[in-house]
Order: sequence, then C-alpha cells, then structure tokens
Amino acid sequence: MTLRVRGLSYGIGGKQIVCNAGFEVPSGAVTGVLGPNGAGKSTLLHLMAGTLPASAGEVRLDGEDLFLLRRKDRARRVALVEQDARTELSMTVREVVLLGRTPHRSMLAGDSAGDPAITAAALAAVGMQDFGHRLFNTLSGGERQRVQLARSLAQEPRLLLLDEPTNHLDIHAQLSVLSLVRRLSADGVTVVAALHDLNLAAEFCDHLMVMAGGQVVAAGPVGDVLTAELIERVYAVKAEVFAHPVSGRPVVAYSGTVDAVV
Ligand SMILES: Nc1ncnc2c1ncn2[C@@H]1O[C@H](COP(=O)(O)OP(=O)(O)OP(=O)(O)O)[C@@H](O)[C@H]1O
Repeated sequence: MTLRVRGLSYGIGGKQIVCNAGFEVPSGAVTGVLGPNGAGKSTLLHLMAGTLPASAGEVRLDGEDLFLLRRKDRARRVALVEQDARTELSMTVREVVLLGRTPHRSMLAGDSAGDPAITAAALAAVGMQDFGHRLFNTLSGGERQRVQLARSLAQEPRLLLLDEPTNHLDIHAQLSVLSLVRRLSADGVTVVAALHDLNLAAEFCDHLMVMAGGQVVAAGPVGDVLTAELIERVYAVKAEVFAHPVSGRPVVAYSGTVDAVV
C-alpha cells in the first residue's frame, strides 16, 4: 500500500503541535519517525489513525482518503499501537486481542468463525501464545506491549502505526518485534513507527522522517537522512555514523551532548 500524507496539521490552545507534515511511503516499506521528546511524533501517528482531528491535510492509502471513511471502515484499514495503551483491567489477554476483530464484525453478529484462529495466530506471532488465559493487568510492561501489538495484528490492517513499539522490551524482544514488522511490510502492510533508538531505526527502516518542533525537518532513505550533521542539529548530540561492516547500513556511535537540552 502506498501511503501519501500531505499538509497534515494539528494545533491546540494556540500552539501548533504538528505543522504541515508531508511524506510518502512506498508499498512494502517501513518508515521510522524520529525526533526528540515533544517533537510531535505521537500526535502525528494519532492524526494518521484518525484518533485526533486534523486541522488540515490528508492521508491517502493507495489513493483512498482515510479521513473520508466511516470510523469502522477506517479501523479495518488502520491500526495504531499506542505508547503504554491502557486496557480494561479485568480482561484476559485473549479477550484483549479479540478486540482487534471488532471492526470486521457486523453490528449484530458475535465472533466470526475465523476469529479464534486469527487471535491465536496473532498471539503466536508476538511469542505470547501461552498467555491467552492471563489477566492483562497482571502482565509486565513488555508483555503488555506485545499483546497490544497482537491486538493490532488481529485487526489485519493495511496501515500499521506503531508508537515506540520497542518500549519496555528486552533486546531479544525488540529485535523479534522489529523483524515481525519487516515481515508484515514484505506482505504488503505499510508500517510507520516512531522510534527513539537510532541504530534500530537504521537497521529496520527503509525510510526515515525526522520531526522537530512539530515540523518534518528531514525525510528520505535511511542512508540519506541519518547523518552526523542531522543528529547534532536535531538531538544536540555529537555522533559519528559508520557503515556496518556486514550489512552496510548506518551505525551511530555517540560521543556526548552539545549542550544541555533538558
Ligand atoms: N492536549 C495537549 N495539550 C497541550 N499540549 C499538548 C497536547 N498534546 C500534546 N501536546 C504537546 O505537543 C508536543 C508534541 O507531543 P507528542 O506527544 O506528539 O511528542 P512526541 O514526539 O511523541 O514526544 P515523546 O518522544 O516524548 O513521546 C509536546 O510538547 C506536548 O506537550
């Protein structure tokens, strides 16, 4: 699915939080959204998911304007995995993942025949197949993060928006989740993921979009965007960027902050 975002903007209380964001994601590609804390990454993802109302702009998936769709039709196409999303405390993991099937049901029908198998496959895809009976609120932060991802997989979206999907995860789980994301994109799902780890972004993304102060300040293929100059300008951090000896992809080594940004 080709994703095209044009002039996307959002402001609140006189403050412009996302300003005229525009970018294009070719089919089968993973796009990383980078930028410092408060840059507007989460807000941008929420605008694209339709969970915040854009003040201007459009989001098109294979030419289809997502903002013109009914809520349920949009939910069949777009899934958002939020940072630290809350879910009803008394639900089991299986019930949480089953919620991902809601947009695919008709109003009066209950679960459809395929839902249990889709739910089980989604849990297996994130390595949580043994947790289906557990109460969601008894899980660790990393386990919750994986269940939320499974819920979005059960939704079978064409556009998958991930807000810091590696948050809370140990390094094995981070690599597993990002490998899964790559497989999904190879199967035709368009993925846009906000990430803080520049080396994981360099390894797993095809394209990067960098935000600062609500604006997109750089966008393009990973190798073009992820430069020492960009990292210093956006994060106020000194870094060197090398080519990985095996993969050739950029590797970032940090050498300190330029000044106090916090
Ligand atoms: N409802 C709101 N009212 C006022 N300011 C808001 C509101 N929502 C977001 N903001 C501000 O907008 C800016 C962008 O927030 P956003 O969460 O999109 O940033 P982010 O890039 O995802 O940050 P982080 O990396 O810390 O998660 C921040 O300064 C935030 O405080």
